[in-house]
Amino acid sequence: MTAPSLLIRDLHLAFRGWAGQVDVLHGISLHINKGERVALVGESGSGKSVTARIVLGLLQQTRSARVSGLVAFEGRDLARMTEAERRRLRGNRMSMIFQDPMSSLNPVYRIGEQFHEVLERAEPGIGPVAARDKAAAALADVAIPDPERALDSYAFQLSGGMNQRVMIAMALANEPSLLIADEPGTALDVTVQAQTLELMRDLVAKHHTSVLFISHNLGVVREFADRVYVIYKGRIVEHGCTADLFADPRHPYTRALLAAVPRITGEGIPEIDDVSEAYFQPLVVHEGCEEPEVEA
Ligand SMILES: Nc1ncnc2c1ncn2[C@@H]1O[C@H](COP(=O)(O)OP(=O)(O)OP(=O)(O)O)[C@@H](O)[C@H]1O
Repeated sequence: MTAPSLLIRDLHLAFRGWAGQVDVLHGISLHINKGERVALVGESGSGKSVTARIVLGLLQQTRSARVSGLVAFEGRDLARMTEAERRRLRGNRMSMIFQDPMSSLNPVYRIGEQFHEVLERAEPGIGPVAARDKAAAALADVAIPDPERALDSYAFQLSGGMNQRVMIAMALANEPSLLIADEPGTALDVTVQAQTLELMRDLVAKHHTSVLFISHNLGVVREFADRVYVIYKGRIVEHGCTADLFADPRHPYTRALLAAVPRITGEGIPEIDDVSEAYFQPLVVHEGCEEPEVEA
């Protein structure tokens, strides 16, 4: 059997500061098979972004963070890799899309120059002509009408939706096997966000890219993901195939999230009351969605 693209088992994270230790992740387990789109959904502060940063190998370098548990990418334990190996994985075999393209696109370089840098990670020494051709093709793939013009532009000269497409094109340019998408398009208006997500879904399906999709928006998750993990205060509380989980949500927290859907705005999930007892309810795993065995 081939190893899952991503396997997380019993992941703990604590931050140490002058005021003591704060436990953020309390033993989360999840997996993504090759070509699967898996969502991690939960409210703000539940531990989604820190999980993404651990998968990218970024928090392991932070002095105040203590990370334990297994994170394996295509069967390889990240903790056993050197920092140089993890860096090679990032932006090459794994890549990330952020909610706000302006925070990851560099304002002082043209899109073409940034593309060249991205492509060099997979193909060191790639020349400017070859890089430009590849970049133009990648932009055409995300339906940017005039790729040559976009390559000569700065991010501020393009619309929010265009920048999001540029970021998707960059994230997929090196054909990563795992894409981490953190609330993509949240900064855009709803119609543009929907178009962007549809485009991303078509592209990852075409390339069999595995996706860890991080979101607080259940409506979007329902459209995008094959399987869903619901995270609440650093614990996975429910896990199932998307259709099963939406048809039969069993954990009180998932129910509360679903009940809140009509009130969800671009601002995220409103405060949910009366779920404190939810914290003590056991994990719900829908049929056929058990975590795989971990080989020693
Ligand atoms: N460097 C850090 N030092 C201390 N605490 C941190 C640090 N980074 C994150 N945290 C805490 O970890 C918890 C989880 O944060 P995280 O950013 O993963 O939440 P999230 O679910 O992604 O929320 P959002 O949807 O708002 O991005 C939060 O309580 C946050 O305050």
